[in-house]
This record gives sequence, structure tokens and C-alpha cells, in this order.
Amino acid sequence: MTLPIVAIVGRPNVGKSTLFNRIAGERIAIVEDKPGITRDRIFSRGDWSGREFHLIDTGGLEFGQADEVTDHIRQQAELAIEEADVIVFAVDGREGITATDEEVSRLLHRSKKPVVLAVNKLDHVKHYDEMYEFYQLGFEAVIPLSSLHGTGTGDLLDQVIAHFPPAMEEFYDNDTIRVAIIGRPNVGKSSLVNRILGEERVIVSSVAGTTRDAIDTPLTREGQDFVIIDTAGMRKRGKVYESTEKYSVIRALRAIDRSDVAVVVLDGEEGVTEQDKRVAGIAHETGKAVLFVINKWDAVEKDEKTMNRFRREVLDHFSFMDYAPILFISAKTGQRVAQVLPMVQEVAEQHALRISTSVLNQVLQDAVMATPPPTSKGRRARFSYGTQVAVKPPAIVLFVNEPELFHFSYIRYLENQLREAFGFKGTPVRLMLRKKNKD
Ligand SMILES: Nc1nc2c(ncn2[C@@H]2O[C@H](COP(=O)(O)OP(=O)(O)OP(=O)(O)O)[C@@H](O)[C@H]2O)c(=O)[nH]1
Ligand SMILES: Nc1nc2c(ncn2[C@@H]2O[C@H](COP(=O)(O)OP(=O)(O)OP(=O)(O)O)[C@@H](O)[C@H]2O)c(=O)[nH]1
Repeated sequence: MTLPIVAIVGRPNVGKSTLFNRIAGERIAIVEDKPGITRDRIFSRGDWSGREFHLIDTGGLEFGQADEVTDHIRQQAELAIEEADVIVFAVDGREGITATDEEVSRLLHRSKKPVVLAVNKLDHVKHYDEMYEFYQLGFEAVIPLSSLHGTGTGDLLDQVIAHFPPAMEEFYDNDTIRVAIIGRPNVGKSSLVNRILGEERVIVSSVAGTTRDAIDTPLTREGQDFVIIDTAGMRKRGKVYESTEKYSVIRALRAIDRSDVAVVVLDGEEGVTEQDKRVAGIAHETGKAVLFVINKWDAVEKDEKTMNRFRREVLDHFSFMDYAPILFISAKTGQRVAQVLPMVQEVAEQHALRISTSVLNQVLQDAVMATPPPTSKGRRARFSYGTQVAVKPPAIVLFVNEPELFHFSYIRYLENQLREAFGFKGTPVRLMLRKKNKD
């Protein structure tokens, strides 16, 4: 399902980042616990009243050609207008309306996108009168709030989700493997898609795109249906933000949401960049199966150690995704491109793997026997049993006596034991601790 995108825009210092952190709050904290994940505090997920969404702080985006502050804000607003489903326009309730606020308002009005005006920095109810002036900007939803204290953000989110488009239906049946080809600009995504479609064993069906902003290509290979979710349809040539690398992350978000498997394309010539980490991190956090494809391998000067060196580089940067297989290919010459779809199929199967409770517990009991859980503060950690509660990705609940006695490193140990026994190649595995009630 495609999650709606909410973008926060506004001039500098009105409190966009503070508001972003407030809304993203808990999730950011959770994510930061995991070592190795880049947290740039520009993209996050939020949820409110059971509706999940992506949140973007456009203030954190860099725009190549912006010299003036107003240029910069205009570009943020344009990006929000293009990409967001709902725009949160933040202003400083203490300073009143500025010329820049008025200019942004005009742009937003012209776009006809739903806008919720967040009148920030009203830390006390007695300041709420300040908000009335902002009705002059012509937006219907005007919400007084304090991002600092967290007051008013609930009312803001009520308004935001009221403007969400209805949940979009997927047309593909459950057996169809949905593949997102993602990566930063110029790594060769389009070239790879074209190569795959040109493969002998692939039958491309002619069904047109099924959602409003992605071009989907359904195909069949040896009886297995796939759909390649291409982000090309979202490309708007000539826009200022086209040149910004972070823009491509927004494109990737949409595609990843709808996929089972994310094929993360890296440039073999250039190596791994921060941007790659951001894109791949999204696939990991959203629980998709992942396959790394190192493209342009034809252009890399190689000796017998090059492949291993690159593999190590990938592992260094993506230590939190060491489950993902790595393929070295050339979209240009076609080298190993024929292995991409079979590998996608393999990780998709692992992503949907269901382990019976009895088999699961044999493995877990053996693991606990071999290395018992730690003792801490004189209390002994005890594991009772585990059960798989979900697939895509596999999620396993571990019932224990005291969840807080189980450290990250021990959970990681159990995960490794499960991977050794069951594979789970290419898929994240979620392990969750629950306190077992005394019986
Ligand atoms: N009193 C008060 N101060 C706030 C509130 N929200 C943000 N601030 C302060 O305003 C300043 C700017 O906040 P930021 O969140 O960095 O603002 P921003 O809009 O992201 O700024 P840029 O990154 O420059 O675009 C900081 O000193 C915040 O602590 C609020 O609700 N009340
Ligand atoms: N040497 C070499 N060049 C490649 C290979 N694959 C793609 N390229 C080149 O890399 C450039 C970018 O390829 P695209 O397929 O357009 O890359 P993309 O990732 O779709 O780029 P965006 O549309 O900007 O997102 C082009 O000049 C391709 O010819 C490859 O396997 N080897």
C-alpha cells in the first residue's frame, strides 16, 4: 500500500525541525537504537489514529541552485506541491506574517493541494489569540501549536489525516512478486530494467500502469508472475529539484512501499555513498526483502580480489543488512542480469517463509541451551518459547520472564541461530520480546 506523504514547509527558524521531531518522535528514537542506520532527520514515518504516513522536513533538503533564502523556500514549496499529499505550512505565531510567508502562501494556493497551517511557538493557551491574524493567509485549517511542548500537534494531525486520499487498492494477487528497482540517480536503474525486460525467458504483458504515479511492468518468468515497479513515471524533467539527490529518496519511498522486494542498485565504479545508505535503509526499516545489485561491473578494473573488496565495502556500510545477497552485474553487457529475477524470487520466498511453532522452538531451545541468556543484577533471564506471528517480513515473538534482561546482543545471537537454521536469506527478521504471564 502506498503511504501518503506529508511535507512540512516554511521559512527558516519557524520550528519545522522541532515539529518534525515531535511528530516522528518515537520512531526516530527506535531507529537510532540500531547501529549503522543513517538518521538524517529529513524523512521519517509517522502515524496518527491508525493512519501511517511518510513525513518530510523540506527544510533539511539541499537545493543545488538556491542562492537566496527565498529561492530555497520556493523550491521547498515546489517540491512539496509536486510530491506531497498534504502540506503542513509552518509559521511563527510570535512574529506574525512576513513577506516570505505571503509568497509561500501564494504558491501553495495556486497548487490546490490540501494545506494545514501550523501556527507554531504558541507555548501557552494565552498566546492563542495570535493565531487569528494568520487567517489572512487564506487557509481553512489554522492550528495553534507549540512544537516545543507538543501541544496542538494532535489537532494538527487530525486535520492532516482528514485530507489523506482514500487507501489505494492493489491490483496484484498475493502470488505476484512486486519488485522495486531503487538507487540514486545514474546508477543504471533504467538500463537494468530494460535488460531484464529484454531477457529471453521473460514475457512482458501489456497491462498498463495501475496506480497514479508509478509505471508498473507486469511480467512472467518460468511461471512466476512479477511486477516491476518503476519510478520513471514520477520523473519530472526540468524541475529544479531534479538535480538534487535527496529528491530521488522520495521517489524510492513510493516504490518501496508497494514492493515485496527492493533491488538496491549500487554503482560499481563509484562505490557506496551516504545516499545509497539512505535508500537502502528505507527498505530495511519498512521490512522489505532486499537484494544488492552492483552495476557497471564491466567498467571496473578488476583483479581476483576486487569482488571481495567490494563485498566488504557493502558489508561495512550496510552492516545492519548483512542478510541481503549481493550480485555483480553489468546492465550494459548483460553479464549476470539473468540471475536477478531468480534471486528476487528466492528472497521473496524467504520473505514469506512461515516456520511451524514446533520446529521454531526446537531451534530456539537448542540455541538457548548452547548459550544461555545473560544474568543481570542477580536476576536470571529465562526464555520460554517463541512463535511466528507474521510473514513479509517474518516476525517472531519470544516469550520470556523479563524482557529488559535480554540485551540487543543476545537477540542478535538468536537471530543468527534462526538464520543458520532457516536461511531467511535477503529478508529482515523481526524478533519481539514479550513478558510471559506466570501460569
Ligand atoms: N518557544 C518555542 N520555540 C520553538 C518552538 N518550536 C521551535 N522553537 C525554537 O525555534 C528555533 C528554530 O527551530 P527549528 O525547528 O530549528 O526551526 P526550522 O524551521 O527547522 O529552522 P531551519 O532548519 O532553519 O529551516 C529553535 O530554537 C527551537 O527551539 C515552539 O513551539 N515554541
Ligand atoms: N559501463 C556501464 N555503464 C552503464 C551500465 N548501466 C548503465 N550505465 C550508464 O549509466 C548511465 C545511467 O544509466 P540509467 O539507466 O539512465 O541510470 P538510472 O539509475 O536509471 O538514472 P536516473 O534516471 O537518473 O535515476 C547511462 O549513461 C548508462 O549508459 C553498465 O552496466 N555499465
